[in-house]
Amino acid sequence: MLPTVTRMTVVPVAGYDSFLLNLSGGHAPWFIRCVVILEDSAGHRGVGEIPCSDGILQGLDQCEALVVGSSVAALKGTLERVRRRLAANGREERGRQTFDLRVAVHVITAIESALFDLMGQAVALPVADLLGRYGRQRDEVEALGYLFLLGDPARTDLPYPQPEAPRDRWDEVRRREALTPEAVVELARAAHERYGFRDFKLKGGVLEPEREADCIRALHEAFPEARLTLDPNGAWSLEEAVRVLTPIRHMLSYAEDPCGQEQSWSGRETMAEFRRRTGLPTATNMIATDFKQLQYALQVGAVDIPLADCHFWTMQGAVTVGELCHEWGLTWGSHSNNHFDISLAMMTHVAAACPGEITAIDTHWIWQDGQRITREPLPIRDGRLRVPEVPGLGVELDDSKLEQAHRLYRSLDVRQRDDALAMQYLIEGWQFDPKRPALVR
Ligand SMILES: O=C([O-])C(=O)C[C@H](O)[C@@H](O)C(=O)[O-]
Ligand SMILES: [Mg+2]
Repeated sequence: MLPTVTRMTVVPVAGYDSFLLNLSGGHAPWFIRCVVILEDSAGHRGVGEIPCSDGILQGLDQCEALVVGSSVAALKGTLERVRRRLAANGREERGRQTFDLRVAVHVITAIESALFDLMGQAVALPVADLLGRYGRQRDEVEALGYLFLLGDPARTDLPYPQPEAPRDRWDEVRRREALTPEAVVELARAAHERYGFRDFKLKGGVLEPEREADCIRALHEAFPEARLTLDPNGAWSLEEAVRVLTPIRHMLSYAEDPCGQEQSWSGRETMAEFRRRTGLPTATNMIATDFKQLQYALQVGAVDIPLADCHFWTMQGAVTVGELCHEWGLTWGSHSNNHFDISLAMMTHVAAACPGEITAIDTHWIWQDGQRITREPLPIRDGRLRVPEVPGLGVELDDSKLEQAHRLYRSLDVRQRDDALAMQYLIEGWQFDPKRPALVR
């Protein structure tokens, strides 16, 4: 008989972050996450990590009684009860920020990850081998170098991390201002030296669109072989997106959310039009974030690459998207937010279970690297993550690091990601506008 879940613990945690700029504003010096730990009657611990908010903490609380006492073998039934319980809270919206504001999908994923971790340990198989119709499809997962324009921390009195005893160039450049093509190339070179990335993504929606295109030109010159993409999170109008990206079309492997909702046009419609007019493949983590939206996105021809981040698609949902992509001639990819090393393992297992050609996955880990909560985070070498061969997720919690991250969370009084806060130091009275790049005011 397989074990039963004996205990569920929810640990909100925080870590430090650089002054990363995006359409939502500038990252605060910290980011918050939520770790779910399930213990079972065999003495195993299973873990999951998701974004943190008051809503998510309440959602997890509502589900505890459905999880504790359940059989690990019955994980699908447990997740279905969790889904129904959360659905009773009512309809949720992703919102127009760069990050997803829904609660239920995240809560389900945290519990799902911890249950799959326990299941893997019970049957002595890695999670990747248990996911989807086919199980493990690869032993290594390609990751891209996720670059950001950076604000100057010295213009704030906020506790942004300083490059103390830098190990290499990456430790230096990731903590200071980067607003020019030269600075972006420096970031790419330093990240390449440490992690060996072959592909890069630049987060846009910050400067005038033409200036961001110049950053891509500089990256292309420095890394002519790299697959490049630029992601303004739908900030640009359709006309702007076509005008700015057409001349650099040959440098991009795809365009990520180049435009979005605009006047009476939906984001799926403008993206479809963009794709027809430029011939560029499109990727999204904004306009196809559930199966219904994906269906309509495909009907109008808006998307080639759904970025199915397991944190808001669920792990099984993200793999289902990967299977559909394989059958329907699309390409699967994954979005990310700031995260610790449990999420890095979750995303790696999910990507490993998606069949066919997939594109390099996003990860923010390079901005967090050095702040682990597991004993041995999966390393990124030669641009790749090795998929664990050991049972479960293949990560072991480091209790003292977890406690440290929890103490930081408790000291902050931050209940939800807020990128407007740090922007006040750059532009007084700054407010989020989904159609205006963050520094264009
Ligand atoms: O691909 C994306 O849209 C993201 O990674 C969304 C994130 O919220 C990103 O904008 C960030 O971390 O600021
Ligand atoms: Mg994106």
